[in-house]
Amino acid sequence: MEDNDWKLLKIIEISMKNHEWVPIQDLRRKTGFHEKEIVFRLGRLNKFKFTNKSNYGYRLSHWGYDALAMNAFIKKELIAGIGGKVGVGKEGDVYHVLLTNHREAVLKFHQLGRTCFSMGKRYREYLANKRHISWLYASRLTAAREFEVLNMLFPVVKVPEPIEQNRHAIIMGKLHGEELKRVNLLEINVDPEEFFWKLMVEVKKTYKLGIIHGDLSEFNILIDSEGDFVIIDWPQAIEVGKKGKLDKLPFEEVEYDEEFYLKRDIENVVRYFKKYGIDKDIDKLYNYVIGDITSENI
Ligand SMILES: Nc1ncnc2c1ncn2[C@@H]1O[C@H](COP(=O)(O)OP(=O)(O)OP(=O)(O)O)[C@@H](O)[C@H]1O
Ligand SMILES: [Mg+2]
Ligand SMILES: [Mg+2]
Repeated sequence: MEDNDWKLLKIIEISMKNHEWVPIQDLRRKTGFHEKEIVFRLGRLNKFKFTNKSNYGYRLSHWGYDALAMNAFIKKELIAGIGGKVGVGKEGDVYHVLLTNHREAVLKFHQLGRTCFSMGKRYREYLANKRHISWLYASRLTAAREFEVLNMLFPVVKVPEPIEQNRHAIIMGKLHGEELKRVNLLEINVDPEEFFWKLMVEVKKTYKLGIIHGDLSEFNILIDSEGDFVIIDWPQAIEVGKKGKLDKLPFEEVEYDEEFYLKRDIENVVRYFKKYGIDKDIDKLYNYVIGDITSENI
């Protein structure tokens, strides 16, 4: 890829605001390239599968979008290398990356439509003005949202450190661990009761900062062999006191119920701990999280 290939790809990206398929004449005009150069570069972008072609013109592919985000991280001299996928067989596109400062991190590409999520007023207003919203903008917004939530929580709550966001991709700190789902706490000498309360403390701190996870479960808690942990996967997080929720495309606004989501999060955690013989009352835990009551008699 040469600079002019990137330039053309970016112009296709921008033109997708107004087109499903960007006509070749538009691309010629916007790039100022000669007919020959356009044809040559489009041929290359297509060969790399960074674009798709139809009778109506060209459009950016998922791979092209990924490439633009990656290129931005590389241009910023942030990423030194990219490794394999994290968590084999996962739906989510999360990769190991090495940063130029020699730190290991993870890169998460957001794809729209897998989970529902809620967003703030700013996004709703933005979306209201965008009749032809596409996966491109939607996945960018979910990434921006997750990055924003991580920034609100880190480092008070145990979440991955937010490092950078570009388009639909975020780079965040890596925990060398596994999903709680796949770990036996007793094997790593972690006391389940103690760990349960550590999690509840994080849920409470999160709530105090005005956030409810909304998809909390043993799949979104990572724990390492030392018992250190982080809570991940925040794009659908709900802001306490903010009304209205955006669901999947076409982003219809529906009422949501904070109590419902918070209780569901708590319930998911409680359900997981049952196998360790721990049984807790959801209502009492809910009051613990939202109120000032102590954990002593729960
Ligand atoms: N900061 C991190 N450090 C280490 N591994 C991570 C990190 N973030 C994500 N992962 C791994 O990638 C997987 C997917 O991440 P995450 O849950 O954020 O994405 P998702 O696409 O929303 O997935 P899901 O389909 O579960 O909703 C995690 O289950 C975990 O194995
Ligand atoms: Mg997840
Ligand atoms: Mg998720």
